[in-house]
Amino acid sequence: MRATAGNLSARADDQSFWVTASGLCKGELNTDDFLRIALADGRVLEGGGDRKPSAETAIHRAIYNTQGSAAACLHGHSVEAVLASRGRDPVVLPRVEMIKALGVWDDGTPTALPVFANHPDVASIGQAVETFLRDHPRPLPALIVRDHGVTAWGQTISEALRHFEAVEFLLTLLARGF
Ligand SMILES: CSCCC(=O)C(=O)COP(=O)(O)O
Ligand SMILES: [Zn+2]
Repeated sequence: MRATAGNLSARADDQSFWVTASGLCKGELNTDDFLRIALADGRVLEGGGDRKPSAETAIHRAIYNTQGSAAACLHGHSVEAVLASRGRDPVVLPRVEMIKALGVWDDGTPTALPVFANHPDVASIGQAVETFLRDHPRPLPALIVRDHGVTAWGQTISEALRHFEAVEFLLTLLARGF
């Protein structure tokens, strides 16, 4: 997670979630570098001292509010994600062995990842994500923001990381011309 890019969150058991504070080096986080956010309205409930929550909190909130089983969301930036999402909408992930890490088997399950426009008003991205996820039951557990990066989720932090890493692997194939 280079140059402070990326953000991490985990659902709490009381209609809220913890998200990283904005602008920190995500490789040097402490437990007090997380803020608890209300799912209902995005208010900060506790934590973080005088820090602000991640600039991309609205995207995490949209995921938790629509994916009842999501317990963790991970967002990162990569060269490959930026390259692979250029000129593709949606991004159709290749059906190579790694696709199984996303729970997709050789059963015709679609492998299209939605691509959202990047925008300085991240609340508007969050709204677009929420609308998409409400309209698309059983999506793949990841999405792309164009020229920006991937956000993946899972029922545990480990599962979210598996999904994130698998998507990055598959986007790397696309970026290299597969
Ligand atoms: C140099 S990264 C620009 C902001 C961003 O896209 C990101 O992922 C990190 O934002 P945060 O507010 O969560 O630190
Ligand atoms: Zn980002």
